[in-house]
Amino acid sequence: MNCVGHINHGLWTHPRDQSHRFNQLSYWTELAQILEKGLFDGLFLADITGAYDVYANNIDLTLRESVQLPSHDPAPVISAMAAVTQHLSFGVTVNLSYELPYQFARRFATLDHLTEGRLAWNIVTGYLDSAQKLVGQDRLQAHDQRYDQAEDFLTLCYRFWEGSWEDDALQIDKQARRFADPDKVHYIQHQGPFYQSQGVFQVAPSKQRTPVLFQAGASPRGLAFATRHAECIFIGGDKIEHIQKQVQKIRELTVQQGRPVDAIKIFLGCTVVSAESSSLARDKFIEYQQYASPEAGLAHFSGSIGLDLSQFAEDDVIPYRNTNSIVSVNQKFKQQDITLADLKAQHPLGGRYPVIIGSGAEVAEQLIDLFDQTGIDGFNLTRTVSPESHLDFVQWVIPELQQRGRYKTAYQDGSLRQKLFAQGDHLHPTHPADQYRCQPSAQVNDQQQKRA
Ligand SMILES: Cc1cc2nc3c(=O)[nH]c(=O)nc-3n(C[C@H](O)[C@H](O)[C@H](O)COP(=O)(O)O)c2cc1C
Repeated sequence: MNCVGHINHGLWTHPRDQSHRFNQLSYWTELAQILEKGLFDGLFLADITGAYDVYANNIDLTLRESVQLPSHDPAPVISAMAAVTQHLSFGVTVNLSYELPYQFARRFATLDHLTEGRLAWNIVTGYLDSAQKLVGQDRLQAHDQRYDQAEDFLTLCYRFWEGSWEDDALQIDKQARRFADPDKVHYIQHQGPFYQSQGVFQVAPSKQRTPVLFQAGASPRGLAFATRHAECIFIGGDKIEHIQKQVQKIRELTVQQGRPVDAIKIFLGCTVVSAESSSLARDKFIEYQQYASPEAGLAHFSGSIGLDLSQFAEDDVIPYRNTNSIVSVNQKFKQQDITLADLKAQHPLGGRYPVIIGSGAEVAEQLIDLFDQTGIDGFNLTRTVSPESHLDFVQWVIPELQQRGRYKTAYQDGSLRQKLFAQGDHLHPTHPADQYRCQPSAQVNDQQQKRA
């Protein structure tokens, strides 16, 4: 995230942490270069609209510990990072609930041009009442309705990205004085339940047209949405059986949506603390713990589930409440008895992702084991002390993965989609966007409309 404290809260106080420099381009360009040196596929930038004001019903702790506040727009830092890298891709989160599809589609098409096809969009719909108030609305839309709106938003984006310009519409022929061929640029028409639009998209096709689509919905409605639209899904979880089940469910739903079983890459969130040896890694973890703030983690968690956790004593079992926030995270309070103390213990570094600690070889073995046992496609690593945790991963873990033949030794050429799926730059024909691709046969109608 373009902020100080993202997942692992409190670590900004560590003397070696640099995340307070998040408002400087050099912080991002240095980070991008570290990741490209480590042959990372991409840098994922989460984002929220709003502030975590649920814990204690205020933003005091959120501000003191910089729990995603302040946080800046993630999109503007992409161009700078793209300029100093060649292969690293960028996953950017945008909450569509507060965007106009046209403006958003234009901004992302522009970024896909500038990165030469190294862009992904993490599609989110929001979960904070504070965001609604900031944009001048009373309260958050009902959970499932947010996904209905997202369906309509995406359909319209597909029309813009896939349906307005034919592949060879841009001619850039100076001699013939013909920049674009008017017969190959089409008006789109959209009359949806939430959005209407008609006209020509202002951006000619970028390398990928539609950026690679990420999603993290985990509720029944969220999963239906994710398996219909996403090409990559983030999941969480620390128990092998739980992760296996989630992977299986995603694969089944993907097939039910008429897509190939492997149409979606699944990435598991995890945190890694590594060092030259096992004991040095453990020492580092203990050292990090002295700076971490599990309580700030709870302030974040309160916002995610829409429940003020400050009202409970250490031994209180957290009750399940049907809130309008993240349904899938809330479910765990229905399924098990979890006390506040349990929850704090699940935030050893101020965040709730499972932590893998060890030498490069030990971490590599654990990651390979998780990968092989669960059927996931990769990992989404959260940062701890920044950029030290990335540097450690590149120095200690990646060579061990490479030695075991489980990590690339060079980048492939091409767009992010090509790198991930090796099936070209554009969305696969089984993706629902396919129906919105422009047909050259539409030309006649189109010409009539343009003249009207
Ligand atoms: C791994 C992961 C990453 C997420 N990243 C973001 C994010 O960056 N911004 C955001 O507003 N929501 C984020 N969310 C929450 C989603 O926007 C959404 O509210 C949640 O996935 C809804 O899930 P549900 O279908 O279970 O209700 C994330 C969720 C998960 C599980």
